[in-house]
Amino acid sequence: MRSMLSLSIVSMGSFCSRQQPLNEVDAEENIQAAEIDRRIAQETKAEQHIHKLLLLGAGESGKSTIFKQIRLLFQTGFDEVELKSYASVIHANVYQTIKILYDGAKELAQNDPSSSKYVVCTENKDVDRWYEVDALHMDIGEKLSEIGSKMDYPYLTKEIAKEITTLWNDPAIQVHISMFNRCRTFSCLVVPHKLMVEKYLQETYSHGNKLQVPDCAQYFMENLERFSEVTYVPTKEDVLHARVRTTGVVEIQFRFIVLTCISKIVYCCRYDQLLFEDETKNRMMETKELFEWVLKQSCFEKSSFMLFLNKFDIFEKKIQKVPLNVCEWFKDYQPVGSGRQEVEHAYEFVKKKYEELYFQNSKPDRVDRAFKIYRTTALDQKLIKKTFKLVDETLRRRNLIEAGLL
Ligand SMILES: Nc1nc2c(ncn2[C@@H]2O[C@H](COP(=O)(O)OP(=O)(O)OP(=O)(O)O)[C@@H](O)[C@H]2O)c(=O)[nH]1
Ligand SMILES: [Mg+2]
Repeated sequence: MRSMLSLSIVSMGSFCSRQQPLNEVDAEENIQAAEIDRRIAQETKAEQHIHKLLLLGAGESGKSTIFKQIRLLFQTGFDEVELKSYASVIHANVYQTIKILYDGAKELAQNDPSSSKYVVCTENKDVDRWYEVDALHMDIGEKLSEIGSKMDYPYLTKEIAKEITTLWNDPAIQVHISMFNRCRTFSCLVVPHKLMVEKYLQETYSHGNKLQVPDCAQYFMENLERFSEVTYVPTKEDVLHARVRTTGVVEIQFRFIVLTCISKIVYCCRYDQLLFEDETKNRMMETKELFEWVLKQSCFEKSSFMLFLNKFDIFEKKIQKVPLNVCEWFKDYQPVGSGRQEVEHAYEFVKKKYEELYFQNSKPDRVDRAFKIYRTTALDQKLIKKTFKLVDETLRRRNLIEAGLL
């Protein structure tokens, strides 16, 4: 809003014509100045009722997905034209995903000295070379990998979708995806031998999170047939799963909230994953640093913080497979068991860490700023609706506190 105002000041200056006498110019400038003052007063008054929410977060943490949910929940949603425009994004996501998986499986095979590369897979595949992509699928893989590296992706035809499915079902890829998304259940794996399961478990810890397999890989691969229909129109769910990296700043207004999204804090379940931007950095550590940095900024000194611990759905599955203390920040974590109890215990531990961080980086006299933590799954519309209702209540409460009514 403020930037719009400064733009209008610039354009108003250009109204003055050189031929006009000076007193006329003065009078006109006075009118314009009065108009600007009136607008500033009007906007300041309006702004008092608007809460500005800045959505910050590491890459892929779910900021845009929350934005999409806001559009669906509080605005008019996506019309047919917009839905259709997502078809190419989803097709691109499919190509990018299969390329990451295929190239990753290949790299793994190459990096392992005990492997002779790409041996033809037979019925009795050597379990020590479980990670190799079946040679019969290599041609398909190379072709798809090449498509995946292009900027301009072809329409996903039935034929290509079938090839992708074939490759997806190759044991090497299946094990691979499971390694990179360890939250997946064993039931979706093609595991030909018990030894492979053991190998898989060991390898999981050493290689598991090096590649940037999208969180929605499974969803993309399971819906290929529908995506490749000639008349395919993405559904609301498809749009929520679609992935486009945001650049710059995006702003949305709903009710009395302005939500601004800047790509860089919504934590997510990435305590074992490396950053896309910097593959040597753990994503959770990056989020921690980012949060600390934001807390220290003088411009946010009076700002309240709503921390969304997003991708809770992935977190609760992952916690059953990967101990939280793989992340150096959570080294002192002690698991208590398994199942629901462990999920809650781990979640409370992470929440406490963020609370400590908040208090360590907030001046003791800053009692006027609020800090709330919410667990979210941005894909879950009901949960996001509930979360924003709670955010809404917090903001209203702050209004009353500021007005001295509470
Ligand atoms: N399973 C699961 N997937 C999610 C969740 N939130 C977002 N995603 C998926 O994660 C991917 C990345 O989400 P985005 O919303 O694009 O992430 P972003 O923070 O906007 O990322 P940048 O624009 O790169 O900064 C998308 O494919 C989403 O569908 C969640 O809570 N659970
Ligand atoms: Mg984004």
